[in-house]
Amino acid sequence: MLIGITGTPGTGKTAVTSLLESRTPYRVIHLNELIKEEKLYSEVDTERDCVVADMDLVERRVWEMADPNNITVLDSHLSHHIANSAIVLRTKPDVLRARLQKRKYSAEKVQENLEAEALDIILCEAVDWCDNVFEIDTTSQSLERTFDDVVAILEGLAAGQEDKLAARYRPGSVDWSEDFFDQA
Ligand SMILES: Nc1ncnc2c1ncn2[C@@H]1O[C@H](COP(=O)(O)OP(=O)(O)OP(=O)(O)O)[C@@H](O)[C@H]1O
Repeated sequence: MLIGITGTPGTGKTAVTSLLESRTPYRVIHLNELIKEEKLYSEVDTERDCVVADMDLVERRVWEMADPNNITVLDSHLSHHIANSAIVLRTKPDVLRARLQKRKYSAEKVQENLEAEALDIILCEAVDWCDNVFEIDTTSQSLERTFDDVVAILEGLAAGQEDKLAARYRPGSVDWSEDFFDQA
């Protein structure tokens, strides 16, 4: 079973999946690293300093690497295009701004990501692509708490408790668009 941990850059996908890697038996694939290491892309976008992934190649490689006997977790803002279930990490734009500015992103790149978060872009894509979508608001909780939430979802999915999880982690629980665009 493939489960994607997705979300806007800076929402905590890598931080949480690194904890999963060190503390749980789940296999974790960091897709963005894999795409670069194995050149699973069709284009290099020099203007935006990124690559355009070849999703057919990526998907084929993921299935080769997946654990046949247990959940495999995909870390990437692209993971919901491959996995059937996705956990979308959310962060209020004000808090996300501070995290992205620490990375020395350009003002334009920060703004682009904040707008994507305020407009629920990744969440909407995940709802379009996946059968099961769960949302975790990381804004005012610790990384440890986010880790516990992710583990609860993985265990619930393994036990076939989708309905119980849907009640607790229902997508659409946050809406930052008004606050964000009023300030702009
Ligand atoms: N509750 C929380 N949940 C997850 N991350 C948190 C939380 N609170 C603070 N953080 C911090 O936010 C940062 C998120 O960065 P991280 O690289 O994990 O994001 P990302 O979503 O993987 O970004 P990218 O898509 O660019 O790889 C980390 O430094 C993490 O420790």
